[in-house]
Amino acid sequence: MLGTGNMNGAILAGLTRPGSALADPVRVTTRSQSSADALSQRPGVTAAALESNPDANREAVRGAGLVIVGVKPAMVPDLLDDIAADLEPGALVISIAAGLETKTIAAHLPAGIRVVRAMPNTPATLGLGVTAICAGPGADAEAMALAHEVFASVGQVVELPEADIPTMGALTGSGPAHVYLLIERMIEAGQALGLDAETATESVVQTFRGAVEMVVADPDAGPAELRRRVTSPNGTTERSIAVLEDAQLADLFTRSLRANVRRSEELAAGA
Ligand SMILES: NC(=O)C1=CN([C@@H]2O[C@H](COP(=O)(O)OP(=O)(O)OC[C@H]3O[C@@H](n4cnc5c(N)ncnc54)[C@H](OP(=O)(O)O)[C@@H]3O)[C@@H](O)[C@H]2O)C=CC1
Ligand SMILES: O=C(O)[C@@H]1CCC=N1
Repeated sequence: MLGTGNMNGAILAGLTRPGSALADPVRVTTRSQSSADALSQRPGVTAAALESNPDANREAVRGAGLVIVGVKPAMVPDLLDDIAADLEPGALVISIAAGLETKTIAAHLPAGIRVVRAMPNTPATLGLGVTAICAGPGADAEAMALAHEVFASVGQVVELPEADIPTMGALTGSGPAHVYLLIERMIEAGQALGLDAETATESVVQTFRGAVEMVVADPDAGPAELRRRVTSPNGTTERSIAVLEDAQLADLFTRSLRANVRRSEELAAGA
């Protein structure tokens, strides 16, 4: 794993969590030595920092069949140029960078290197992630099966055409941030109506958790029916839902995801 911060770090945490069988040793790199020191505490993980060893990325990929690139999108091309000559022939390179298209990634790699683009999310850390994957240049069935296997060990995997990856970035990659924002705003609203911070926080978090678990436990009902069961005719929920629907929530979410996808397109263009 090259660049092991919030996202690659979450994948690493998911792969090395108690009970998950990580068969192969993992080499990870970071910019700072302090980040590498923290990561090297994990079983089966060897961490190296560019700060202490400028060759860390090149050394990490030597002999590796799978390389997951997790630095910021703008840094990916330079990183790929740096490691290109040291990659194993036929290695699989998975980029998790937002925006960066597989043709751009492949342009910085030698022929014969197999490229997959992935859009994971941070709940991977608990094995509850969703990762969208798409095949890039050279990605044969074996490469896709390997990518599938890695991300399936930290959650669900959806295989999609590359054109859908930016939308998945908005919906699931960024999705946890959208959920946290809703949690934050509901806590603030509870406090505005007089609850103390601790009561509001614990109650809202448990409400999200319980509501999500019910959707998971009863897929036949689905969220609309579960909402109906809470919303008594002429009751209290009807009033609060009416206020929320007045805000054109569906339109708001569509505009929010579109803004996200537009930024992905800018990143693809190197902006
Ligand atoms: N965060 C998320 O939820 C998601 C992120 N992504 C994608 O993941 C990628 C990483 O994002 P995120 O994890 O949030 O970013 P972070 O800033 O948290 O992590 C970046 C990591 O890269 C390291 N780093 C910086 N320069 C180098 C280098 N030259 N060689 C090796 N390592 C280096 C940093 O080291 P140090 O720790 O020392 O600073 C850090 O560990 C991005 O491309 C993003 O688009 C995709 C889906 C979700
Ligand atoms: O905000 C970002 O650019 C990254 C990609 C998806 C989630 N975090």
